[in-house]
Amino acid sequence: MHSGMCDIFPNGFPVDNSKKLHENGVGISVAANRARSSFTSQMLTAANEDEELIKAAAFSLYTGGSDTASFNSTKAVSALTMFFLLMVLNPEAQRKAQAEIDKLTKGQYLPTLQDRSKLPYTDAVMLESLRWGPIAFLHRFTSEDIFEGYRIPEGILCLPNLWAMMHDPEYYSDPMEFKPERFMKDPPELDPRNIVFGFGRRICLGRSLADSGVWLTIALVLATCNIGKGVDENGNEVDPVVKFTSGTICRAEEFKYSIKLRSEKAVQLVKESQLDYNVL
Ligand code: HEM
Repeated sequence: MHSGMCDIFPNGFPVDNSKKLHENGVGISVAANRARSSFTSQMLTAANEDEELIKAAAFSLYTGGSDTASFNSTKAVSALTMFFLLMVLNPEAQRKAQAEIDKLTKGQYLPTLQDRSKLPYTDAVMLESLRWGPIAFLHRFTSEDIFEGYRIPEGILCLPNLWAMMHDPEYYSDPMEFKPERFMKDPPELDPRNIVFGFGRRICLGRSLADSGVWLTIALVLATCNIGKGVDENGNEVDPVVKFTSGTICRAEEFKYSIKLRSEKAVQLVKESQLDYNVL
């Protein structure tokens, strides 16, 4: 039965439209916290496991998912914030993804991860959000290397210019434009997930979770909400500020936006999905 449920979230996927955007690391937070507690209890009951190792692995999962000040979750929250900004800026792409979702669900159920392959444009919106606004600029070297005459010591954290890679006209046509269609061509343009999660042995450990969690959050938000421009004190619509923080994690600076539930049915579906924040 379709009710917004999936394997990771047996009680339904949490979407809280009443929360402020920057407070709302919901998807990744809940996924990672559920994964962490299930992982920890399963590992602790298994025989012959090193308790310190289990604690360290659980810590990694936790910091990867909590929506407090954690480094990894900041990445996932930043990715979602970027998506909201891009939806304010690109209403046509938003409507197109919503039309695709509505065609599949007829507005009668919330999309699930099982629907992902049937929603290629929604998928392309997520890929284009990751490409247009890459958010994590870091790479850890696992061994010493020489690059163009420069020695890079083992263990060093470098800041690769992912923005330049993701806007390279050799790989992306009209790279400054937000064009999900670039991933629906045959052949599609380069999949940004090959780059934005890092490289080599220290590649992002949470990339599968982030990929599923970010996609599902995007699909659920588009299925139920309209994202638009915010208003000023006189009630006039204002264009969002398009500025980004700098550093290893890049995040859109505060911008005005509006989020409205799309219909009474959407309200009902969100309520029925039995949102459960007690897991946090
Ligand atoms: C869209 C969301 C995310 C992006 C773009 C992202 C990106 C990255 C990048 C670029 C790195 C550095 C890789 C390198 O050194 O080359 C990294 C490392 C890491 N990420 Fe993510 N990440 C995301 C979400 C997550 C989530 C949700 C988790 C956990 C649940 C997570 C866990 C980790 C961990 C544990 C590392 C360190 C891996 C190591 O040093 O061996 N990440 N991530």
